[in-house]
Amino acid sequence: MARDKKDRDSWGSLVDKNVYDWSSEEEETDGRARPVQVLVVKDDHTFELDEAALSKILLAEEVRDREVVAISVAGAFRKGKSFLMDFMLRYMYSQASDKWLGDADEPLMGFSWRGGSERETTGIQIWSEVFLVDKPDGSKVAVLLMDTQGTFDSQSTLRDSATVFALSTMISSMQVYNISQNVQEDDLQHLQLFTEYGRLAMEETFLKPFQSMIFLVRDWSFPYEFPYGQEGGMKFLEKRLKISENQHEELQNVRKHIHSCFTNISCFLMPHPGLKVATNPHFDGRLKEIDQDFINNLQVLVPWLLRPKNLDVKEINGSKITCRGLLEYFKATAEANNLAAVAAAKDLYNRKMEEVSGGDRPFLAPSELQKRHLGIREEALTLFRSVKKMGGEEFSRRYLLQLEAEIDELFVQYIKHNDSKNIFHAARTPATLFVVIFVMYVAAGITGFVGVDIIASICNMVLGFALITLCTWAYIRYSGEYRELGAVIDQVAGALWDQGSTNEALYKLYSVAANHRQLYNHAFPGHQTDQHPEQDKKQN
Ligand SMILES: Nc1nc2c(ncn2[C@@H]2O[C@H](COP(=O)(O)OP(=O)(O)OP(=O)(O)O)[C@@H](O)[C@H]2O)c(=O)[nH]1
Ligand SMILES: [Mg+2]
Repeated sequence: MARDKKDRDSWGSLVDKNVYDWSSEEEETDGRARPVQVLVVKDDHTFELDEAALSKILLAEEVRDREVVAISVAGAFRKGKSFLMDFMLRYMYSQASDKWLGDADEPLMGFSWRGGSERETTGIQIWSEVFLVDKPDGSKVAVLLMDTQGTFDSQSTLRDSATVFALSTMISSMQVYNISQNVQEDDLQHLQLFTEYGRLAMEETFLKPFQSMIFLVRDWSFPYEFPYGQEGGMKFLEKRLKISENQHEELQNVRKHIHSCFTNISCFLMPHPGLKVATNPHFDGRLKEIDQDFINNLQVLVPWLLRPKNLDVKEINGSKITCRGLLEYFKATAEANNLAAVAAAKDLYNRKMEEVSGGDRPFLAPSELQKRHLGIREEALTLFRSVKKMGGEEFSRRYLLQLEAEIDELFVQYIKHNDSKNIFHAARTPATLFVVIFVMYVAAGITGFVGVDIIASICNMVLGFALITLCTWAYIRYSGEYRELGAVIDQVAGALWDQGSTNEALYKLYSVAANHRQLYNHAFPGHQTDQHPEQDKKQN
């Protein structure tokens, strides 16, 4: 805004500029308020929250503990958002005056706007001055004005557009949805898409997630059907957002979604500002070059949006928040965005691994499973990296590490699941026990025949024990009870099965016994086993 400090002071109700410590030298020398880029868009389509710049605005002494009203304008690019925002600034700077619109010859300044077909605003910009306004109920609130990057410019992906729109909707208490000429079905669909994206990033809440949504229709050309202004707008919007039984389900869903997202929905129909505004490359915003119809309606629209009694304080989950709270919320939103990206990446990993070795897939060779895991893991990590996240690289590294750890944990589960599908794995225990029974039976027969009765009896005892074990194992597998005991039997049988050398088998048996000492103690509380230091050492 190209006004000097003396002017602003005379209007009062402003925050003193000197409290800011602007890093920009230009700013320090001329001391003027200006738009500050708080969400920066980078060339690689990533976003970064400029926490320092945001903190300077929101933590200024006069405003940090004031309840905050955040007003944002969003919508397609090149549709006069920044232009409108500058009129809002004029109003905020001259609240006491009826002549807030200023001189007919005064160029329009503030948020940068211009003619032409290429985009102008990028990311999210906030006006460096936070306005203090007295509400009729005696409270003083801080008003924050936010200008946003237009959606669907040729340099942004759909996700970029959605991120900026969603974030500005989440942060603001009043979102002005700037659309051109009419409310088309695709305008509603985009609103649904962008707010859904925002809802994902927010915690589940039973309250409607967002506050006020104002459909601002520019260049409205049918005043004979619905007159310019708010009343005509409301009637028009009512008709557009009406849900009826015979509507297609898709149309109904969009409307239900929009109703469920916002506490207040309203609409304002604006006339065309005239050809000079729309087509003259030298037009600099002077009122005298703007159609009177447009000016008249501007004089209704801006006070209607910004009149102290109409300023809604930003609420999160039903409680009003201060500038300080809004700063935290901004940061938390960046975090939620990272969490959503972690969830999406994990989801992808799970889905693809299910295809490879899910419940209905056959057993896969462990080496092949490992290979597929590595490929899918990389895919999931790439997805996480490619999702636009606020908070910057350093901030999301924490979430990347968390994602890696969670994926590795999931992989262990997939290995176990895959192993359990190996038919030989499942048959190992009964087969081992059968072999033991058979060997003991033959040994008992031979030793009994040659008259070594003592050995024959021992063999019979082992045979009996193996038989009982087999029956117990079968019962456990059938009933699903005493599963820990089942695991011990499986491990003992596994150790016998796996024996490459007798020593190894014995050692495995030994470690199984050591591992399950606890189970034994639990089953026979009266017989505590001695704690052999050597045993403990091996166990560890
Ligand atoms: N037709 C028409 N043009 C307008 C209106 N308001 C402003 N303009 C013109 O639209 C052009 C773009 O204005 P900006 O305010 O820079 O548009 P923006 O939506 O902020 O554009 P991006 O920042 O690129 O998203 C300028 O030439 C304005 O003069 C309007 O109500 N109708
Ligand atoms: Mg703009």
